Amino acid sequence: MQAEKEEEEAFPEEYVALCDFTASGSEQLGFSTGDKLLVHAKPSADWWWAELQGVIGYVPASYLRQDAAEDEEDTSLEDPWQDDEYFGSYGTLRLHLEMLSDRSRTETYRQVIVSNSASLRNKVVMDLGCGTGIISLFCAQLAQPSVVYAVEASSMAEHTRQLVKQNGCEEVVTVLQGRAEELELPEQADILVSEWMGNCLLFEFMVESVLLARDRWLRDGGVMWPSSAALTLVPCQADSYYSEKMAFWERPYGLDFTPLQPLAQQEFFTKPKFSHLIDPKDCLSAPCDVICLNMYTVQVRDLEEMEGEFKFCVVKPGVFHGFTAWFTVQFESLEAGGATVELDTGPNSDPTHWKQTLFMLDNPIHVYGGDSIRGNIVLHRNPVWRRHMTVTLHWNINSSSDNCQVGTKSFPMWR
Ligand SMILES: C[S@@+](CC[C@H](N)C(=O)[O-])C[C@H]1O[C@@H](n2cnc3c(N)ncnc32)[C@H](O)[C@@H]1O
Repeated sequence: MQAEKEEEEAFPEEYVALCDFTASGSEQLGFSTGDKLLVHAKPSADWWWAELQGVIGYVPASYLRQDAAEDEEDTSLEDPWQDDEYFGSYGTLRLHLEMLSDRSRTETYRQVIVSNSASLRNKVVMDLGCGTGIISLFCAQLAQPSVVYAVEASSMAEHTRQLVKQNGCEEVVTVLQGRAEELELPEQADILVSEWMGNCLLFEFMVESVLLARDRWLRDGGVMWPSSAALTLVPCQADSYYSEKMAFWERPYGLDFTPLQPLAQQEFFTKPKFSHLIDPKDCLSAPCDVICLNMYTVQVRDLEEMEGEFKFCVVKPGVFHGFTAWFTVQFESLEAGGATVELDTGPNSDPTHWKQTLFMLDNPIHVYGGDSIRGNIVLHRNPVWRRHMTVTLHWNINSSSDNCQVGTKSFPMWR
């Protein structure tokens, strides 16, 4: 009783909006930068129940900061890039083991180097975020660049120097330890190669570092590898995940646990599921590229909000549980008549360590062959936490039975 009373007294709390938010759906509350909101409840870590000028609705928690002077000091001490945590994790072997064990990924980079070895001769290469130096070592051993600047911000760089030496590449590969944004290169690069992709292509936003390095260190007419990238989406069934996390509560041990289902929805379906491996037969239609990046022209400011449209034609009857996303990147060939190399993280290629990302709807919908699912996807970069974003999906199902259903859902990744 006492705890309940204290909680009641704690609300409402005053918060200030850090940036504009456009409501999608009648349950959400839109606001503008600087608006003062009263938060009445925090039913989940990501979505709060708040009031603005007498109107009430759900608001994304990460867009707000507490309106209290003593709190300001605390948050401003935190790094919006979370670099200590980010580079700290790349300073240990766990992630490098995962990446190097991913043969599809690593072999694709090797293939790019091998199939362009003639064009790499005497070229200056910048390998941004070299990690253990694998791409730099491929360049030095399989082609004859004049130099490879292997740039790495984490403490792994110290080991990479040793690996370069151990493999007899120290004449060609120079390891530079530091954040690419803060380093000076002795010269402009002819080729900027990097493995920067995250879940749903953009998560972690290492791509920003690559674009800044492009603008600063790539000579006019220089080459970007990857040269382009695309995010792909498909409406899908996810029967076993749905059963495991939601249908489970229908009758465990012969008891009715359905009152826990709204909680299950919050806990399991609010954020996307990383590391999902979709079976191609669970795709309800052909996939569609929704966002395409040209790595020569995309600007850092474009990353703030990326929007793509889709129109899927359902090819078979099934249960529409959600959308699955993955990405592809392309490496243009520098050889006359050479073929573009592609790294495809989708369900029709060998699995990679990224696997796919599943976005579950709150309620499954029956769909039939010939139905159409149209809509759009918006990737909204978190205005505070620069490695995070919110993915919003709007959809509209037109079925042959004349039913039209619309829906919208936002998924924080992770803040
Ligand atoms: C996805 S890993 C790729 C590692 C390696 N290239 C490979 O293919 O195995 C990205 C690496 O880039 C580094 N990195 C990320 N942003 C960076 C930046 N701004 N400057 C320097 N290194 C960075 C990380 O520490 C990490 O080791």
